[in-house]
Amino acid sequence: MQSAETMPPWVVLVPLKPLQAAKSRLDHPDRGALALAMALDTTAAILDVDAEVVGSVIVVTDDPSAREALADLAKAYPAATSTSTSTSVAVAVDVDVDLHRPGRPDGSVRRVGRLLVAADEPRSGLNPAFAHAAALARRLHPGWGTAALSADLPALRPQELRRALTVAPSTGHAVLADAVGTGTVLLSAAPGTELRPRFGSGSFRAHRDAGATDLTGILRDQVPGLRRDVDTVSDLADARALGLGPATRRVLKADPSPRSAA
Ligand SMILES: Nc1nc2c(ncn2[C@@H]2O[C@H](COP(=O)(O)OP(=O)(O)OP(=O)(O)O)[C@@H](O)[C@H]2O)c(=O)[nH]1
Ligand SMILES: C=C(OP(=O)(O)O)C(=O)O
Repeated sequence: MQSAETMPPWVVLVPLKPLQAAKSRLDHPDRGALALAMALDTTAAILDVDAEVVGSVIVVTDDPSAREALADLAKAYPAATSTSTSTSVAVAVDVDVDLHRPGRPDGSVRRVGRLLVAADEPRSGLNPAFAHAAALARRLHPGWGTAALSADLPALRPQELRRALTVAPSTGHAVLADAVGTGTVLLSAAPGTELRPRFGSGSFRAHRDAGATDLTGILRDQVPGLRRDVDTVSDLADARALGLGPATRRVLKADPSPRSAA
């Protein structure tokens, strides 16, 4: 393991489905609003990690309202201004950058400070979306590692992600299991390593079997918000017990339905 001082920063990758299709297992009248709120809280917690550790965040989504809300959120976070070459991510303004290259369907990428919102390419599901984001990350920051996260971590605390990225190995892959122990909440690929995402049912085992170092034992109880992904109303109640981020809290407060007891 390298110390945070000697490791280059990470690019954190966050995928988000179009909101009308997202969180189909969440039996709640405000499903779409919750999917967006959880994504905003997840992204805010990631951006709250210092730029020496999280140099850049790429959210992959085609959802227009999510793209807008994420860009607005990122305006509250100044770009890194470090003069060190490893963290020279200083793009202080909201710009649309054309990263399209012939033969590379990157689509439009909007950058606001440390956040990039990328189009969902090639529109064939979660793992291809992650692979697309990882390819973009490698082109923009060739010497940095990549870390894949989900957008449904509304109780994530920045210090938990910082801790996880600090113990992630400086070579190869690492995986962290979700609270249940079967899914993946974090997959890291060290600088120069392809991400090779295997998200989906039983992904923790798939990632481990593919050679990823298991961080679950090392981190165990230190990162409860990072491990608490929310798919169901019961998961939401567990996340609420840990402490939800402000956007998710706002949606639940606004909902008069008795099912919002979560
Ligand atoms: N960009 C993108 N993100 C995806 C895609 N499929 C899933 N995701 C995101 O990946 C993360 C985990 O996804 P899932 O648990 O499969 O989907 P979900 O919408 O969260 O929940 P379910 O509909 O209940 O499966 C969430 O952040 C999703 O929004 C996809 O095809 N493209
Ligand atoms: C896609 C995954 O998560 P979930 O279906 O639990 O959201 C996963 O853990 O690989």
